[in-house]
Amino acid sequence: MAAAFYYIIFNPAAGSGNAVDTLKAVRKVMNDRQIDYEVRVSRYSGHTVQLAKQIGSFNDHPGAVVLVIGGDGTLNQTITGLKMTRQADLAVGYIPAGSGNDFARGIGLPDDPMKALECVLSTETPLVLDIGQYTEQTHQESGYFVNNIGVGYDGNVIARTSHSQIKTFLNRFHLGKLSYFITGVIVFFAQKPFPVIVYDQQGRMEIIQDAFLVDATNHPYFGGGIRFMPGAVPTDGELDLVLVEHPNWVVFLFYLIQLIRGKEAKYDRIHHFKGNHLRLETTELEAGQMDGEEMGTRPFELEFTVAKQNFWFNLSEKK
Ligand SMILES: Nc1ncnc2c1ncn2[C@@H]1O[C@H](COP(=O)(O)OP(=O)(O)OP(=O)(O)O)[C@@H](O)[C@H]1O
Repeated sequence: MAAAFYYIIFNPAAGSGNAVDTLKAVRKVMNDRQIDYEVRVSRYSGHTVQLAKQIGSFNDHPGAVVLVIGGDGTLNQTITGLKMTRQADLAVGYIPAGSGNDFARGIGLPDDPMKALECVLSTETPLVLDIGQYTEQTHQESGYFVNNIGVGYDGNVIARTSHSQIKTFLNRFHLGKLSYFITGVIVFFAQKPFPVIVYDQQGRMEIIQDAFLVDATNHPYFGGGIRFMPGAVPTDGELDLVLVEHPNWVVFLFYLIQLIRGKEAKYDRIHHFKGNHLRLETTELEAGQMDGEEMGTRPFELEFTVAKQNFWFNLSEKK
């Protein structure tokens, strides 16, 4: 049965402001088709969690769907907010309007907002997909992620870009993504190796002394379109944990370029763990990121499990 009502959660800051045009186009289609909806606008960073909590606490429309228009961070915050409420099973539709849009890419939802909208509007039953669930002991945090949680290189890229004046400047020209690339190159050469302890599904411990990055991921994509972990599938009930050792620059650069070009590439300083219960610890201060949002700097003690999420899009309706 088609959704009876849509709560649209909209982040005007997503995609360096480009999401505004997406909302206009979505509203036009929904008005033309006389679909019932209301728009809730995220007014500040982190507001989306509150909006989703309000919807999950007070929704009284049977068959309602929460439709997110924004980037991966907005989707993350919406799910996080909903999961705190009595209606945690409300289905979530998604129109990618961010700068990276790795979740859409990772599950095969079209990047084109209007095509994604058709996938949402043609849905009759929820699609259940894996998302990651984590607890972090050092700061006593817990939550969910749709793409990945990373510590090390990617954490530092997100931290530096979020506070960089280059990003503020480039955002004026809707070129926010370029700022990640520039910081990515700078941090690439600045990232120091750090020790990581990983516990696999069976609780076996592996110590890697000179990590460059370590990421728990729900699907293959990372960093706005890099197919980093081809074997990660958001339907297998497992997460993939990837650890890259501090690299030999020349070989690693070649490997990265191949990945960015969408080619299959092998690199022998990568460790791969898979399971529905994984743990990692860093003994030194490192930066972390979750779905492209800063987690801050700390020694991390992360535990990962898999949760299920009701989504509202029909992935066979892509054309
Ligand atoms: N009104 C607002 N003003 C400024 N920032 C906001 C506002 N509402 C939400 N935010 C913040 O915007 C940030 C970016 O959101 P989001 O990740 O959805 O977009 P993006 O970074 O362009 O996309 P992606 O993660 O796919 O690259 C989030 O940290 C969110 O908390």
